[in-house]
Amino acid sequence: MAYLLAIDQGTTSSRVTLYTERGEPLGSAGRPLTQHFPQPGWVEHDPEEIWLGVVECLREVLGAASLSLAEVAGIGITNQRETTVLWERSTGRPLHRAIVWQDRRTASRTAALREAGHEALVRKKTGLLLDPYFSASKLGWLLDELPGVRERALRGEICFGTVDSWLIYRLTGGRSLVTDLSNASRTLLFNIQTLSWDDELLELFGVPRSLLPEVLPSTACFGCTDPALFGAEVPITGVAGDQQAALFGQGCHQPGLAKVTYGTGAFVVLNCGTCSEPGDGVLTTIAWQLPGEPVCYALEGSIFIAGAAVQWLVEGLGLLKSPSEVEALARSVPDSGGVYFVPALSGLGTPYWDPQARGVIAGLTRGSSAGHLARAALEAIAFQTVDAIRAMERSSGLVLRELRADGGAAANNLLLELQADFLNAPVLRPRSTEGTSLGAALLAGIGAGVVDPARAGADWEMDREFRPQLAQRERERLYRGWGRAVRLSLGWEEEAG
Ligand SMILES: Nc1ncnc2c1ncn2[C@@H]1O[C@H](COP(=O)(O)OP(=O)(O)O)[C@@H](O)[C@H]1O
Ligand SMILES: O=P(O)(O)OC[C@H](O)CO
Repeated sequence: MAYLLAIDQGTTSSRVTLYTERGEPLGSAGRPLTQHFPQPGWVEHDPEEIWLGVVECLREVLGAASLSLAEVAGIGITNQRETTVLWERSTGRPLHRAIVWQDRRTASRTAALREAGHEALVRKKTGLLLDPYFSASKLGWLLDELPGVRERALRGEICFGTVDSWLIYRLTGGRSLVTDLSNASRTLLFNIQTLSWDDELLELFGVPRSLLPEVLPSTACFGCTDPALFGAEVPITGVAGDQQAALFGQGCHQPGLAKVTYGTGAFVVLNCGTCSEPGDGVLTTIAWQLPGEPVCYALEGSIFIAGAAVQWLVEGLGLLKSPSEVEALARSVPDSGGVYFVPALSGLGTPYWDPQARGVIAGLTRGSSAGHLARAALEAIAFQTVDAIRAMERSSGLVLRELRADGGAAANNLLLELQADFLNAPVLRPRSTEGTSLGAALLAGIGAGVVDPARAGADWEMDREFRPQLAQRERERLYRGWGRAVRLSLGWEEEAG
């Protein structure tokens, strides 16, 4: 039997899981990650905490299985995407906290580029939009705001990477500055047609080429672990951004298949095969590239706040002790009683792309209760997912026949019932809702030569199917109300300012 290790570095936690080459999980360990909010709209992580959490998880998982790293055939890495890390090449020391994908501090930078008429070029080359979500404007901010860093970058003393690159740099003892195609495709600096960093985009965002990692296909050798750290040189043989890894792990290997992952945000990704046409209001992104195959592209709907809306009920309002309690509270009422919660706490993504949008709770009456708000939070996750899917369907001409759902909040049956109702299509929950981690393990297995690419994903098994129950008129009435509430949230920050 061959062993594979998957590192899943997410927004709220880091997890490491040990798998067999058949994708069976043998054990896992996790560590939460501190969220720093230094100013309204800013979100940061400590790169050292990310690193230490991953190392602790690796040690814990191997220890529990009484395995040494040398017995592992390959390591897979999957990560929160776009989050931007800058570090010193010689020491590996971070120069600042990581600027997280949710961070809106660079909204004025991307707005200025849009007003200057650069959006069409950016869309054509990257498949993305001018939004602070992506790495480029965050990197520009760091280069401008940290004293002396731009000059040092020009001298080749500084490295930029998304979290995959950061972890690989540390795991390999500073020998590999690399990333994969899927993570590179989220930076706004990478041309998804030519598959290379793009000089015109680098100039637009003021980014020197000397900072950038080398970009490799999904199952390349990304480097080997530093024996001084772990006592063994084990290859890192699979890397993908977490949403692309989830698409792979969920067995969506054919064009037309789609998944949603409900974590901090929710991300709907539709396999588009070799079609790389830019979408309208949705993103075109690189899913993966397997050995001897062309690049596989995907359409994506990105929802910034999904499970985080529930987290806000816990931490912001103290309404619940933990997210797992939200289902019981939401089920304590038969419907949301006309209450809508638009959780635009970090602006809105697909299809609105409005960094100035802010959260709104609408439709309150004297009869409104905590149960109604809890239910409205779950409905909001489902409504946002419908918004994203309708935009993807308009863009691609495809109609989604079913949706596979995973991620932390997919444990919530009510959420998946609401999703099937609002989407008017079946929602399938797999036996393993850890599609992200499984996807990374399978990619690593392919790279290590212990998983047959044609078999990867063939073992996908369903746990439960949620079928739509809601009458068409009711669905349309509720969706109209959602549209009205969203309109209240749009541009809020601008008008308030
Ligand atoms: N039963 C639940 N119902 C709704 N949301 C939940 C539930 N359990 C966890 N969540 C939410 O899911 C998110 C964690 O999921 P996870 O997949 O670990 O996220 P990430 O990968 O973004 O760190 C949190 O935002 C949490 O609030
Ligand atoms: O860490 P997650 O699962 O919330 O995913 C974050 C996304 O990769 C951001 O694009």
